[in-house]
Order: sequence, then C-alpha cells, then structure tokens
Amino acid sequence: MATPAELIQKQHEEALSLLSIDSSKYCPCAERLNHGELPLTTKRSPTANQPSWSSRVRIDVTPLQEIVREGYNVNYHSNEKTSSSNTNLWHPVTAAQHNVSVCRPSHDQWGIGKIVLIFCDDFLQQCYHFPYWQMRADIRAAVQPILDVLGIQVSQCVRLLLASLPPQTTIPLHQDSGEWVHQTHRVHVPILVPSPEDILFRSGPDDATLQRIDCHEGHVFEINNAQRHAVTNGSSEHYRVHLILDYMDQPFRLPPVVLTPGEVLYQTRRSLNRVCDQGSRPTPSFMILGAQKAGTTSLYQYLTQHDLVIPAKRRETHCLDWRWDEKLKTVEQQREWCQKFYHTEELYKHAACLTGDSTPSYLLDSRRVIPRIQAIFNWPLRFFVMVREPVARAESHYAMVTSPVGTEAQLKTRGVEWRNKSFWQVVQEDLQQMHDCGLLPHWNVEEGIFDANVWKEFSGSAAEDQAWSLYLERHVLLNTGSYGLLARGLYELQLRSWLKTFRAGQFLVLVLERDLADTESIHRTMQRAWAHLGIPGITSLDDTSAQNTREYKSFVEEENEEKKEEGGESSLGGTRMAKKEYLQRFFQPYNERLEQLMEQHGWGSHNWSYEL
Ligand SMILES: Nc1ncnc2c1ncn2[C@@H]1O[C@H](COP(=O)(O)OS(=O)(=O)O)[C@@H](OP(=O)(O)O)[C@H]1O
Repeated sequence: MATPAELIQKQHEEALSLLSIDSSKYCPCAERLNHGELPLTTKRSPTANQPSWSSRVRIDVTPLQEIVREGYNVNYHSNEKTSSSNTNLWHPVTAAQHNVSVCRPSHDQWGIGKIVLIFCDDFLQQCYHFPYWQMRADIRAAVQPILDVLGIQVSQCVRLLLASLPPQTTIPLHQDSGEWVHQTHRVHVPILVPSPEDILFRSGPDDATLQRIDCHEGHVFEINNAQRHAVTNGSSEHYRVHLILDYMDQPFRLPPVVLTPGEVLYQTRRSLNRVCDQGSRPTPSFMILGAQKAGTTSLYQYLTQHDLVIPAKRRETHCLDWRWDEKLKTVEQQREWCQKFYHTEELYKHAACLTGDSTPSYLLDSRRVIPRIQAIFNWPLRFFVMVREPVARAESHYAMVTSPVGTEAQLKTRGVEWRNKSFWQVVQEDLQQMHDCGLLPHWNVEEGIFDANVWKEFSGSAAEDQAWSLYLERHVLLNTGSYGLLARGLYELQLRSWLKTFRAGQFLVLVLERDLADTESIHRTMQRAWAHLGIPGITSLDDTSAQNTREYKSFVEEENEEKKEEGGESSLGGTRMAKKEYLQRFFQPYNERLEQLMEQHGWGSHNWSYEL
C-alpha cells in the first residue's frame, strides 16, 4: 500500500535531522561487516540475530561511472525541456527509442531516474534482457567485474538497473513484496554519490533497529529487502546513482527474452507483457461451474486474491444460461456478448493475467451450457467443480431460496416457488419429478428403500442418461433458483455430461469439507488451484474466511421438534426412518459413484461417510 504523502514528509524531515552532524539525533554509519551472502531462507522465515545486510566487497566503479554520468543529475519529470542526446542513457525519450520503457509506479512518482538493463516480472515467469544490456558491450564490460566479485553469472541476474534518486527525496520505510523477493538476493552498488554524508540508507528487521549503511561509491552491499528499508538523499544539488541487482541462487530456468529497441511493454502491478504477446490468452480462462451452495463463492474469492487472476465484472456472469441473448445468431456476436462480462479489452494486452467467473448453476444446466461453451469459448478452459455432502448442500440451498433477506435482485433470482413449502415438501416434489422422468427405478420413494439389483442394471445405462436428460429438460428452469434440491447433489450424474465433452484434465474437483476445512487446507488447495490454471502460486492469502455463510435451522432440528409435539412419531409416511437417514440412503449410491470417479481422475476421496 502506498505510504501517505504526509508520512513521507515526516520521515523525510526525521531523516534530515538524522543526517545533520550537529544534531543530537545524528545517525552514524554502522561498521561495514561482511557476513557473506545472506541465505535466502532468512527472507522467508526470519529468525532473531540474523544480519539484515552484509557489506560484501569494495570495487572500482569508475568504468560504469563514465558511462552513466551524462545527464544523471537532471529532473526529467519537470516541465522544463531537457535536450536529449543518444549518449544520455537516463533521458526517458532516448530510452523509449533505444531501450524499452518500464513503469515502476512509486519510483516514477518520486522522480527516480532509471536505466533498465535486465528485468523480470514479479512471479519470475520471464526474464527480459533490455537493448541497453544486449547491445552495449561497454555496459556489460563495466558490470562484469561486479558480478565477478559476487561470484555470480549473468544467467542468475533477474533484475539489473541503475536508479538515480533526486536531491531532497525520501523513499519511505517499506519492505519489498512479490514472489520474486524471496527467491533473489538484493545487492546495491553506489555508483555516483558525490556526497555520501548526505545519504541516509537504512535497513533492519523493524523500524526501531534500523542501521545506516555506508553509501560510498564502490561499496557493494546486500540487504534483506523482505525487511524494512528506506533511503533519503539529503543533498540539495546531487542525484544519487546506485546499481541495483537482484540475483537467484541458480540460473533463471528459461532463456532470457531479448527485447528490441523501442518495443512496448504492458504492465500490471505484478506482470509484464510484450505487445507482440497481446491476445495470446483468450478470455475467459476458467469457470467455477458449481455445485451451488458448495463453497463456490469462497473458492472464487481465494482465486482472485492472486495478482494474476482478475475478477470478472460480476462473479456470477450467468452469460451462458439466463443472460444468454437468444437474439444473437452468430458465434462472434455471442462471444462478444459473453466477453462483455469480463475485462476483456484490458486483458487482451496482459497475456500473463487471466480471468474467469463462478456461475454455480452451470454444472446442472449442462444441456444449455455445454454446447454454448463449445461454440464460443473453443479453447481449453479450466473448470472447477466444488462438491459438498449432498444433504448439507440441500439444506443450505433451501435456506437461501426461502430466506426473505437479500437484495431485490437476489430475491427475484431465488424465485418464490418454495416460499410456503417446508424443506420436506420440496424434497418430495423433487423426488416425484425424478421418479416421473424414470430416474429412480431403484428407489421406493414412499418407503425410502433402495433396490440394489435394479440399481446394478440401471446405473450408468443409456436409460439412466435418457431419464437424466428428460429431468434436465423439464425441471432445470431459467427464471428461478427454486429447483433441483436433490438433483444438484447428484454430482457424478452432473459431471458425466461434462466429462463426455471435455478432457478430464480440464477439471479440478474439490470437496468443501476436505479442501476448505481450515486455513492450512485452503492454502494447500489454492496451490493446486493455481497450478490448475497454469500460474505460479502465491505464498500468502490475505483472507481465508468462509464466504456466503448463513445461519438457519436444520430440518433435523425441526423434525425433532415435530416428533416431540407428535409424541415421538416420525412424520415420514409409514416408516420410522428419520428424514436425514432417508436422504442419506437416497444419496449413498450416487456418492459411491462419485467416489469412484474422483479416484479415477486423481481428485481424491470425498470421505462422506453415513452410518446407515
Ligand atoms: N471455507 C468454508 N468452510 C465451510 N463452509 C464454507 C466455506 N466457504 C463457504 N462455505 C459454505 O458454502 C455455502 C455457500 O456456498 P456458495 O458460495 O457456493 O453458494 S452460492 O451457490 O454461490 O450461493 C455456505 O453454506 P451455508 O452457510 O450452509 O449456507 C457457506 O457457509
């Protein structure tokens, strides 16, 4: 988060007083202690008494000074016109023509000049070699001795740039963030520092224990940039130039991307994309298909905490079911319509970023949605399917649809069909509908008795597929959310149509109770989710709270109350079986089929066990 201007001003004034040798607060430089290379492990898990900086070596920087001296002491951000020459590497106009412009938002805002030689995106997906590095043998020759004394190769360097800090400027206390920070060593080499006594460069584990680092030219030092650091240039006339280098313990895993002079890079906070890569990732990239009430909102919220995952304009686009525009006849028009629900134009430029939505009604509505996806999103989308123990899912569904609390739009989409019906009435209605479609030859709806022999014949048969199609056709509606109380819990049946059309590898099936059980499992799950999207994971999630939760009375509680009133009699017609047990018996064979499917595709086990 950006530091507010008043705080920067306050820190600047404090720094000036620490620089003033006459002041009682004067801050002397710490002794130059060489602790060698700081181990990267200390960046991820800092322990007490580890040095936060190390004075690595001294080196003659005269050759580099010669190259970068021209024009370093100039404010290119003021309105004043400055002349540009091809030899002035700092001039932004020259750099845009002969090198490649890069935005570094806060640095630019502070007026810091830059000569970028090597740069990577924040997720270390690519390492870019800039024209000034590629084409200027003199620069490479001047930098090489620095790499040599550090004992590293160019292939290990992922960022290499020169930065000129204007006079009377403070970069406030901060620590660097982004996945690259923990995988790289940060080295500073003061190159042009006319008055080192005016530079207050401090680093430390916390704001109270910062140490001032000596910034004389040629002092090569490493800092732990995952810890706090700040710098003030207290001079009123001189810019201060440092070479800043980030290198890995091993060579970067890919060959560098060599940029051509003047080409354009599109940047987001964490990504870098070349203009020639625009449009290489079509929108959208993923869909959370369902199941409804199985934790899809949480999954979407966690997914979009990744800086490369850009939320859709609305989480549930519904562009393939009830917002589908029947009037649009060509595939191009339909695609254009659906892509309006995402930040498609922006994403076109940023191929490293991706987007998707979560419309949990799609899983059940495969009849409408699959052919539309095939027609308009004809690239290998990634799908997420969340499942939840089906009785709990049904209760949550009923509680949502019958809740009078919600916005006008929410109340409208939930529908009114279940408003005056009990949970059990809705259960019975859905059972009847399934039965009438020929879906339950194995199930005695009245008694709750399962016929294993009939199931053996029927399960997975063409007759079951036909009955399921009929059910979808008759009972999956567009103008209401009040349908499919039990059908939405028949996960294997729902997945069957999807797996007939798309590759199993396009799906990741997650189990609410298993995969979002606690913070630790959420972190583990999200690493799998990001890998499924083909993007590098992030180490921390800011918010792992459960989303879209609701308090409601369970039907089991209601049943117990009813029983008490009726003197211990179960209300379930003719039998003494409790309603929960009835539902568990109903779902059990479907759950077993899901279990087999999940094991077959490496999605693990759902572990819903009923004591029947
Ligand atoms: N992390 C975690 N742990 C446990 N339970 C969780 C979690 N995240 C979401 N949930 C529960 O999932 C229910 C909401 O699911 P959805 O977001 O898919 O609902 S919706 O279809 O988008 O309306 C809703 O269930 P109910 O509270 O029973 O209604 C949420 O409480």
